[in-house]
Amino acid sequence: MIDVIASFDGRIAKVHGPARSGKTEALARRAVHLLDEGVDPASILVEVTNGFAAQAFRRRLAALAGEQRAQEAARIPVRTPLGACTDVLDSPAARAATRRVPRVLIDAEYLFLVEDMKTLGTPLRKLRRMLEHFYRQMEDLRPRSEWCVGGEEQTIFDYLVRTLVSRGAMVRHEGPALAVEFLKSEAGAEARAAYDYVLCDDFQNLSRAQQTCLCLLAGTQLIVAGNPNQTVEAASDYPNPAGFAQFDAVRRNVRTFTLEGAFARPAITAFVDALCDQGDMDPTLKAARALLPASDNELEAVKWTSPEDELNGLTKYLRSLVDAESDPRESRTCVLVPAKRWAALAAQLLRTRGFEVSTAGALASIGGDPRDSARARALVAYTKLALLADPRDLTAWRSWCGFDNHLTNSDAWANLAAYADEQGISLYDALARTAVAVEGDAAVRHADGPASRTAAESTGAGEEPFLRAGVLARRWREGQDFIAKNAARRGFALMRAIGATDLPEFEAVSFALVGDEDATALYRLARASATEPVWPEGAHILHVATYDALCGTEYDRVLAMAAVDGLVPCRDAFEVISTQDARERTMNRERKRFANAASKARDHLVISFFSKASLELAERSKMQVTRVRSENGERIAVVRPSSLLAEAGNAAPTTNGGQNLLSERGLN
Ligand SMILES: Nc1ncnc2c1ncn2[C@@H]1O[C@H](COP(=O)(O)OP(=O)(O)OP(=O)(O)O)[C@@H](O)[C@H]1O
Repeated sequence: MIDVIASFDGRIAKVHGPARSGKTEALARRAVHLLDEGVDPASILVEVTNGFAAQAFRRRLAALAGEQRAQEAARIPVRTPLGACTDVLDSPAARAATRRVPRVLIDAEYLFLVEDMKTLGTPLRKLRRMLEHFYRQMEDLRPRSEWCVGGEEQTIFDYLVRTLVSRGAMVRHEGPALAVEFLKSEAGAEARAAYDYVLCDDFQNLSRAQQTCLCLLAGTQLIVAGNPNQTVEAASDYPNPAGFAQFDAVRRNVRTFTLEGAFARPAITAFVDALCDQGDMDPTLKAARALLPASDNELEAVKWTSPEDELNGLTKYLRSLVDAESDPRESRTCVLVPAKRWAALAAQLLRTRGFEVSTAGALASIGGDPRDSARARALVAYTKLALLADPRDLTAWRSWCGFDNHLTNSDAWANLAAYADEQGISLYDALARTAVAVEGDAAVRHADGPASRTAAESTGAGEEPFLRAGVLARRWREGQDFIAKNAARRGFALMRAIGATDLPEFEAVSFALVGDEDATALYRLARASATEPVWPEGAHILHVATYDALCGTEYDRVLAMAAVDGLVPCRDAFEVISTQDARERTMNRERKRFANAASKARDHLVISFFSKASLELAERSKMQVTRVRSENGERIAVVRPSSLLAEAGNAAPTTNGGQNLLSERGLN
């Protein structure tokens, strides 16, 4: 079947099948088959869920292509859905038609935007709800006339768009819808069908807008692969699995390929299949047949007393497993964690056990509290770098002007925006003019470009052109001084200058650094690691990952830790204050994430949990507490193993006690 797909020469195809049935393999072989036929690699677009999946796909392509075609295979663009959409929007024609710049805000930059919106007076909860509503409508590709219909909503929406336009930025939910709008317009005629071949993996993970954009990009052939049971919110917060399930029903002449069986071990396959009988899973997408032979101990459940006991014991167990291997490849093992906190703890302990560990994507996102720059060092470094890379980057200036103020100087910034409007000048020129007005000649030397210089000179120093202009003027001058002093720095000196040398958030950047990168190149690296993290290359680096990271990849061994109710599945699946419907929706989502991640274990899957935790930790990390009792004067929460284990019924592994497991291996 996979060979038939590889040589399929029709226009549209859908490939579906259980987890590990070879869907990704089929797409990779199709791509290599096209190279064999002499197709230009640049005319093939491969779309995968996230950066990790892209990395894995490239590796697969390289292996299949062999030495002969390695260079060509490396030229095939492998993009995430958002990446593919922003590529569309980045052409001069698209920039002109949309009047938007596809510079997508990272989460930490987005927080400044929300802070600024608070000045409109809408209570934060309501504001967030409205914004989420907008984003869902955009990702669902609903016409704006249907969902933005006057009143407060309209005011907020208009403010959002106006602000983003003035900063030359975009929120990630806008990209796909804008790309679709452009591709469907006359101006976008040339960009339509820009690739002869478009091969999409895990199509169920894409939002409707992303799905539509990719369809519009295909000229000669479109193949989508996927499985609604494996939906995870890794490509979009609003995946549209129905767009995959009904892909062949809403289009004519779609050739459907159904893959059967799973290249996996029997017990793991049976476990994943059992979850496909639950909730809204599609039971017809069970593997039913494992294509790999059974191996010893392939599926285990291990119970520990407490989180500390689990961390200690599980890492010890893993050490002994790896030490027993003749040719250990630590990068073939993944420690799955439910949240950041566990990633940090696991990584720390694994390191003390002698492992080299990467937590790419699980831990190191740029964030922190901008109201206290000492607690947002990575964001400050990122902002400095963005300013060096592009001294006119208004998003970076906005962040820069907001640090160390309890309201991130939103009021001052709103006054600046009003001043810019009133004067009919850009925000950048308004900032420059403000600085000169307040600080006089000291700022003139920084005002770059004739427009701002003239503007600057025409205003007398010592005046505040608007309320709280002084604070922005000061930040502007400090920023310009920083840029002037560090503009020529490169590589490691640049890392030092922005204060990123010892930051875990810049670990991947340091790893990839050659040494002669200028600010633009370094910024590109930092941005990629913030938006599409990948694993550092290296066979001996152990991966610590969260559930959503596991797309398009596979591991020999997966250890899922802290699999207790409230963490896996998350607390919302149990929350009594929400509706039954909402709980079921969450449970359905969490089951898919869990089943998808479990299916990535080729040879060995360990599901690990504990029975109690300190009440403080349990509450802070949102475990579902069944009972509270007192032990040695401390309040202890009793917790349950993940309900998903019970759901698997007979296919779930028998639980072994952690201490028992260690003593069997002579480890305690
Ligand atoms: N025809 C085949 N022969 C041998 N091994 C295969 C074949 N097809 C796939 N495999 C192997 O089986 C494993 C699972 O394949 P693949 O990742 O393509 O499945 P998938 O359906 O895309 O899985 P997922 O849904 O988890 O992404 C991989 O290790 C792959 O190399």
